[in-house]
Amino acid sequence: MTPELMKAGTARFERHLEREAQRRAALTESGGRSAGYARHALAGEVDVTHGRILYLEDVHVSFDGFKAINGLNLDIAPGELRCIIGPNGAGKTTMMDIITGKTRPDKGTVFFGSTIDLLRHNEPGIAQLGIGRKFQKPTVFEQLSVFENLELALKTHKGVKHSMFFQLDSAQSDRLAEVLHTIHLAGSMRRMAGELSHGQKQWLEIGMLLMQDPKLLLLDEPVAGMTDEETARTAELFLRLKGRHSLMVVEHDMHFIRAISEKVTVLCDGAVLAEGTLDDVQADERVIEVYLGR
Ligand SMILES: Nc1ncnc2c1ncn2[C@@H]1O[C@H](COP(=O)(O)OP(=O)(O)OP(=O)(O)O)[C@@H](O)[C@H]1O
Repeated sequence: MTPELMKAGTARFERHLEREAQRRAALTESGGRSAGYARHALAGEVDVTHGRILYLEDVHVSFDGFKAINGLNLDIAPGELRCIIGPNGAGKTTMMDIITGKTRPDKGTVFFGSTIDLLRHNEPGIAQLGIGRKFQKPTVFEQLSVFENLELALKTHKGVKHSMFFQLDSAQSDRLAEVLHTIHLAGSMRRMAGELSHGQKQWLEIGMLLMQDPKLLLLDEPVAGMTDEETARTAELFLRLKGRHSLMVVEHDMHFIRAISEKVTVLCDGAVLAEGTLDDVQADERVIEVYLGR
């Protein structure tokens, strides 16, 4: 797409925002799509009637005889924000690799909702089902603006092959505006992604995932390298996302975990060592021994 077409897309979007602002101003307080983002929503077509959006049972993976995942059992409720902690080599990344189809387990059950067997799907298929993953390092397109990165994420997800003349429809424009606001970048949509701070790049990448409206988001060390202020804003962001999305967050930053956590799972040697509130697991002798130190 040419720079001219991209600029035209941004200008069109800005006109849409103006029209929406006028329309909203005319609505009563309870109306309007803007009220919808924080609303608890059902997890789309994923069957969560059994109260689980993700379910792992007795999962095993070995690499050259080394048991990286060794009898892992875990489930996540719809809309839950689960924190995963554990020492280096505990199997946290490997667990995410299994959920997203990057690594095949040797044995075990991995279900998305009650009916979708993730082991029958490949990596792109799992992303299409609504499982988004954010790796530690931000991977935004530095030469594109914030707006263009978000627009591109939508196009890629929708499989738009001939993107030259792609135009956001009204619902997509609304979604993009919502996401810009959620990731604290509404005032920066014309800025090149390369000019953003590390924290803002991380938010933009989360925004790119949000454009695909994932039901489950897997986030690997999202606040690594962030300033204290960025970390606090990321905590706010995650608290806003839970409910509409289910989140699994792997982190070592205990202040951040305290700010966002309800339930914490401690992984060690490829299995769950402890699970509970942060206070529960911090008081657990086995967790102190292997992870938190004395
Ligand atoms: N492709 C692979 N081949 C061989 N060994 C691997 C492979 N992937 C992971 N491992 C090993 O499996 C174990 C679990 O690794 P994993 O990266 O999942 O741990 P982690 O909990 O994410 O650690 P960290 O906190 O350091 O990121 C480690 O001992 C690692 O060396």
